[in-house]
Amino acid sequence: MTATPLRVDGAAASGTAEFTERLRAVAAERYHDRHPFNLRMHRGELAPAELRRWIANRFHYQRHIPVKDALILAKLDRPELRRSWLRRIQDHDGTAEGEGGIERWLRLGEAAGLHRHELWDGSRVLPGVRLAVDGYVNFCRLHPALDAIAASLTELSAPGLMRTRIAAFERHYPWIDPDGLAYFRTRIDQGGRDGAEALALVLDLARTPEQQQRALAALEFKCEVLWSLLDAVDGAGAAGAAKEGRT
Ligand SMILES: O=C(O)c1cc(C(=O)O)c2c(n1)C(=O)C(=O)c1cc(C(=O)O)[nH]c1-2
Repeated sequence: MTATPLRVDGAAASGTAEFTERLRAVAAERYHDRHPFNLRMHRGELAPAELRRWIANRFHYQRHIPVKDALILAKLDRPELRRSWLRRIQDHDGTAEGEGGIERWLRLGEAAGLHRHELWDGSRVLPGVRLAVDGYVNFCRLHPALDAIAASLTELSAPGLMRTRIAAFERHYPWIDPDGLAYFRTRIDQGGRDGAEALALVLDLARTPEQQQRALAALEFKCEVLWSLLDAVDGAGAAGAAKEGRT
């Protein structure tokens, strides 16, 4: 399949302010910060086994983010666009062994008592999480660049959630070494920058009402991916915790 070339010429699309409002509204109102599992996490109600389950399953999402970003990268036909998107892959993979977001997530796991091989081997990944992550990667593989970039706009809401999460972990889950929270601290700035860059690109690419509708639908789909992931983690419930042999 040939990627549709991107056209970024700086001219304003029609109804930009209203379109921006609508994107921000979807990213805010359908975001997973409202999911019952996240609400329980923030209130300090998760048992250690539930928090470990979330960390192990979210690792499955994290390790696929650079894969989906590589698929997006291949759709970008201009050096400046590829340069900026390549930085996302480097943020997650690092530029040397022992660096980057994936490494920081592994350290989060260790701070919570999970060995890194338990994250890499995928043995704790729930079927619904596997499907949600596959859905996101394949969406970015098969759809045009506009849709795939618009799907990343959930990051407009991510920095606020990172702040809430850091505060909740420090307050309610002191058994997790605070050094393990470095992933979330780093994502406040990275997520803010990535969200702003992706928004500028989407505004530039979505010129027609049809394209704007596609972008909004892509963002809604992504909200559903994040929501489904948490549904699966939440649904594993107390029975799952017993099976995992940890409470
Ligand atoms: O912990 C979270 O709640 C959360 C949410 C999101 C998001 O909104 O998609 C991302 C991340 N974290 C994240 O760490 C991350 O690297 C990331 C990349 C992307 C993306 O779609 O390109 N979303 C997110």
